[in-house]
Amino acid sequence: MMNPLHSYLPLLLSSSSILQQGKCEDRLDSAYDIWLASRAMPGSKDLLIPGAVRPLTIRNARLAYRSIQNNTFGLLKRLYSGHPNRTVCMLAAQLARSLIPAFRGYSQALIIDEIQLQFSSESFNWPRLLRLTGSELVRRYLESILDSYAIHNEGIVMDHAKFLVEYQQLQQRVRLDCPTFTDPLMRDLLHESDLFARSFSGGGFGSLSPMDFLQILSLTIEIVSHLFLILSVTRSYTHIYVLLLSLCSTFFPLVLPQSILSQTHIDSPFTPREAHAANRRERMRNMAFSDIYRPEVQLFGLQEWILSNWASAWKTVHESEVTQQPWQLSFTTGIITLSDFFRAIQNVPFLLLLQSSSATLGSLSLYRSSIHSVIYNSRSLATTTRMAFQSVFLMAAWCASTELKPKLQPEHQDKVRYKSVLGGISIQARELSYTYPGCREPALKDVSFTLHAGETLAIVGYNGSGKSTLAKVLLRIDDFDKGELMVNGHDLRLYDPSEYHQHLSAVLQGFSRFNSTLRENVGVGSVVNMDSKDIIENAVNLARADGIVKTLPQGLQTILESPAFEPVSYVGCVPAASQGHGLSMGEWQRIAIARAFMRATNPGIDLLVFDEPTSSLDAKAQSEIFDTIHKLSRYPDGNRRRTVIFITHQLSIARRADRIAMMESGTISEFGSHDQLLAQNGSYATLYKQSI
Ligand SMILES: Nc1ncnc2c1ncn2[C@@H]1O[C@H](COP(=O)(O)OP(=O)(O)OP(=O)(O)O)[C@@H](O)[C@H]1O
Repeated sequence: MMNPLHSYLPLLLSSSSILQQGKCEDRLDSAYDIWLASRAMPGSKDLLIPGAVRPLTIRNARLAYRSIQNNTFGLLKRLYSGHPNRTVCMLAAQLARSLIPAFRGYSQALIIDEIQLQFSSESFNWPRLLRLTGSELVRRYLESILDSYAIHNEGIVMDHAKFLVEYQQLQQRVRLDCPTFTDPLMRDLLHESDLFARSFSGGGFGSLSPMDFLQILSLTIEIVSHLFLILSVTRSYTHIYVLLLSLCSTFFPLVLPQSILSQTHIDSPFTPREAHAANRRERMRNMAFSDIYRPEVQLFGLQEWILSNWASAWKTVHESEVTQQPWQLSFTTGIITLSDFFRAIQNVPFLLLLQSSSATLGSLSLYRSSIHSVIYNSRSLATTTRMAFQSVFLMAAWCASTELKPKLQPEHQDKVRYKSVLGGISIQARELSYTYPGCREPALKDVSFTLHAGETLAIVGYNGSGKSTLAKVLLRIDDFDKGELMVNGHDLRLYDPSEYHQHLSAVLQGFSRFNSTLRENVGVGSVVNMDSKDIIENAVNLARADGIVKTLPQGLQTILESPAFEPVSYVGCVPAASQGHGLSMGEWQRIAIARAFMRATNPGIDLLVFDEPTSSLDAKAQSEIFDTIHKLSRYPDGNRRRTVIFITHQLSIARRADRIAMMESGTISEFGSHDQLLAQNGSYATLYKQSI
């Protein structure tokens, strides 16, 4: 079985080797290939940090061209397909508007010439003057109608495109699984894809969007139309040469080597070291601002530590500016001075024209305003082109991210339908091993055990021995690297995770505390029953959380305050957290248990997993919860109905289970019933004796 996502990783090597061997970038076809290749740092094995500006090199220009060919047009088509007619109108209006300034200049020149002529001849033709002024006013009125229609139409088209982008971004976030997010390369891809989405929606920096391409086109048309006007009043080629010189000076700084220009980009980290420092700077800022950290910041006197760390990280990020060589500074300053000089000599043709006896006031004013428009628009064109160049690669990241397949998803042809077996789920693990990405030591090592349908397994052991990791692997939240895991007689990897999850309920160790009502916090356990007050109340009662509901001001409808939620303050809007009601850790635990029970009462649930569900509860409450778990695992006649796995440090509770797995250093060192393990007199027996 070949997962396309796994196949992306060697692509880094294959892409760079293609480029190193001097082979053509044209061979890179997929959005992912192009995106990855654009991140290669010249002369280094490192990749550019996510979000870094791509240098304007020939290789990157070819990659951008490839990306436009393969992805950008498809993306534009998708985004604007909601309003095809309005999109055509938007394009037409944009192009028409780009011709308007030239017309305006021409029309005004006609009026000036007419006034000059009438003044010099001293015969005033009022009807003609009024006609010219009237047509100018009508033209302006039509212009404003076209403008307001274009803005209104563009708003509708862009709102739809923004909705699609934001929706797809959310869709992608909820669709992808945990292992995909832990893959560093995938994280970078998603980060750049988010940058595109944010800037497209107008919530981020700048305005990278497919509209930049349209902007480039309309700026070009505007420049060409002004050049046409300039040529019509220009008398010699000298004027044109001087004008071309001025234009070159506008574009010159853009094609300078990145190494010179990047020295001035002090706020966009470029090297991995700067990126690391920028990260640290953000973490320190977060510690200073976050309400969650405030008590410990005060208690442990972290104020100075935060400030000095932030300051040193800030200096590292800005180091490149300090380390700038004097020759680089003088070179950059020289370029700017030269640029200004070239821009200044754009006045030479104007002076030449002024001296020419045939020049009219209208042509002079037309010439001057057109020259200004050409220079101004050329600068805008240069900036927009640079932005569009970068956005091509962010769009490639976006396109690649929409094609990402969750890592745990099996190939369609390999998929096996999940079938329930009598009594619950049967599990057979053979030599399972798993190492977290970026870690040297495996969290699971050769884990083997068999659990029959309907049995209860308690996983016990020391901190860090791999209990929670094993639970996440069994729940198909995390993957494993080696070994075999059979569930109901089939390889777990062949089940569609979403189908498999429909048969499980769990309380994870780091369960979620949603910044939402208590009702929703419980109801998410079974969304289809979210509207049923009876089912929610039943789950709350089973988890003995009814006492909490009674103390809350709005009962089930009380919004709970979640420490993970950082409210965004909008103007005129009360921050959401201030509406929340805080709960103790034990109370939150009961809510999480109620959520799991809400799901567990569904008939299709075959496996219940609880990772230290009662660690914050008192002894009586713990016993009551485990009584309920036991009840849920049986039919009313006492026959086994569901398999239960729970992780606990309370060995008095663990002894209730049919089987106990003692975990040490990532592996199951002892497996059997409580009595069998006591008789073995091994690690479990020692731990048990210590606990009583
Ligand atoms: N997301 C992660 N990334 C990297 N390493 C991790 C991650 N989660 C856990 N580990 C490491 O894996 C090992 C097993 O962790 P695990 O959480 O499974 O232990 P545990 O037995 O449940 O511990 P505890 O009893 O403290 O809850 C530990 O060494 C831990 O540091």
